[in-house]
Amino acid sequence: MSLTTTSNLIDGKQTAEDIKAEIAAEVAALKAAGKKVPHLAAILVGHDGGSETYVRNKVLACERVGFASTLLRYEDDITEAELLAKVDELNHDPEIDGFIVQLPLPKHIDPEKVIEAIRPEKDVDGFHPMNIGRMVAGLPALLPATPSGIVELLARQGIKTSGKHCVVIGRSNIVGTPVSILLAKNLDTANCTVTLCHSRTQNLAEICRTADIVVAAIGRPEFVTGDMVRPGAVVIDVGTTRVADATKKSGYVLKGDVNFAEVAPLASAITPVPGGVGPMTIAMLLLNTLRAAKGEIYPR
Ligand SMILES: NC(=O)C1=CN([C@@H]2O[C@H](COP(=O)(O)OP(=O)(O)OC[C@H]3O[C@@H](n4cnc5c(N)ncnc54)[C@H](OP(=O)(O)O)[C@@H]3O)[C@@H](O)[C@H]2O)C=CC1
Ligand SMILES: Nc1nc(=O)c2c([nH]1)NC[C@@H]1CN(c3ccc(C(=O)N[C@@H](CCC(=O)O)C(=O)O)cc3)C=[N+]21
Ligand SMILES: [Mg+2]
Repeated sequence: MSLTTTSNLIDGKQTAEDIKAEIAAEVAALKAAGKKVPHLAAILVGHDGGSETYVRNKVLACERVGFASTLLRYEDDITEAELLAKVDELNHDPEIDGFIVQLPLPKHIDPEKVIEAIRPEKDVDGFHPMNIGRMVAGLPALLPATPSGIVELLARQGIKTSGKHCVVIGRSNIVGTPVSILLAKNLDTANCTVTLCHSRTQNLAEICRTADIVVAAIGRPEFVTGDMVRPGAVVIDVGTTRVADATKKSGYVLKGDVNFAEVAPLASAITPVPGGVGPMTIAMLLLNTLRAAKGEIYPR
C-alpha cells in the first residue's frame, strides 16, 4: 500500500471557498464604508428536487459572504405572463442588484422569453443575449457562471491552457457553447484550440483521445470512459445527474458525466462530482452579483 498523499483531484470545493472568502472581504469593506451590501434574488418555479438543492445552496452561499438574498417561489401553474411580471418587478427594484430564474421552467413557459426579459445589468447568470454577445465580442460582460468557473478553476490550479487542445462535449447555451468560446479567447487563462462536440459528432471517442483537456457537459452519467481519455489529460466533469440508489438515505447518488473509476487513474488532473465544478458555479454567481452591485460591467 502506498503512503503517498499526492492526488490528481482538483478541489473545486476548496477553490470556491477561497473565492467566497475574497468576496466576503469585499462585502465587509462595503459595509465598513456604509454602503449597501449586494442583494441576489432567485426565482424558483415548481418543486424539482435538483433545482431546490441548487437554489438552497445559492441562498446559503449568499449568507456566507454577507450578501442579502431573496428566494421567490411559485407553483408550476404560474403563467408566463405572471412570471414575466415578476421579472419586471425585480428589474425595477433598486434593492435587488442581480437575480436568476432557475431552469428548467415548466413546459408552458418559454425560457428564452424569460431570459430576454431580464435587464442585462441584473442578469447574474450571464444568459441574456446581450451578455452572451458581449462575451463573444470580448467586451466586458456578466459571464455565465459554470463556464467562467471552469476557466477560473483551471487557472487557480495552475493548469496551463495556452495552445492546448480542449475537447468540449455538449453544446448547450448555458455550459458547452459558452465554455468553448471562453476557452478559445486570447486570454492568459485560455488560449486553447477548442473542438466542440455534440450528439451528431462522428468519431467522438477518437476526437476525445486527442484532447489535452476534456470538458464533459452532457448530462449522461459516466458517459466518458477510460478508452476516450489520453493518459495525462485534464478532465473537467460538469455533469450532475441524480441516479436512484436505494442504499442512500437521500434515495439517490449524484453522478458526473465521467466514469471516474476508469478515468481518474489516467488523468493528470480531474474534478470530482460532487465537489468539482458545482461549487465553482455558485462562487462565480456570487462574483457576478458583486460586479453587478458595483456597476463594474454596466456603469450606473
Ligand atoms: N455543475 C454545474 O454547475 C452544472 C452542471 N450542469 C450539468 O451538466 C450537464 C449538462 O447540462 P446542460 O448543458 O444544461 O445539458 P443539455 O441537456 O442542455 O445539453 C446536453 C448536450 O450534450 C449533448 N449530448 C447528448 N448526448 C450526447 C452524446 N451521446 N454524445 C455527444 N453529445 C451528447 C447534446 O447534444 P445535442 O445538442 O446534439 O442535443 C447537448 O448539446 C447536466 O448533467 C447538468 O445537470 C449544468 C449546469 C451547471
Ligand atoms: N438559471 C440557472 N442557473 C444555473 O446556474 C443553473 C440552472 N438555472 N439550472 C440548473 C443548473 C445546474 N446548476 C448547478 C449548480 C450548482 C451545483 C452544485 O453545487 N453541485 C454540488 C452538489 C450539490 C448536490 O448535492 O446536489 C457539487 O457538485 O458539489 C450543481 C449544479 C446550476 N444550474
Ligand atoms: Mg439544460
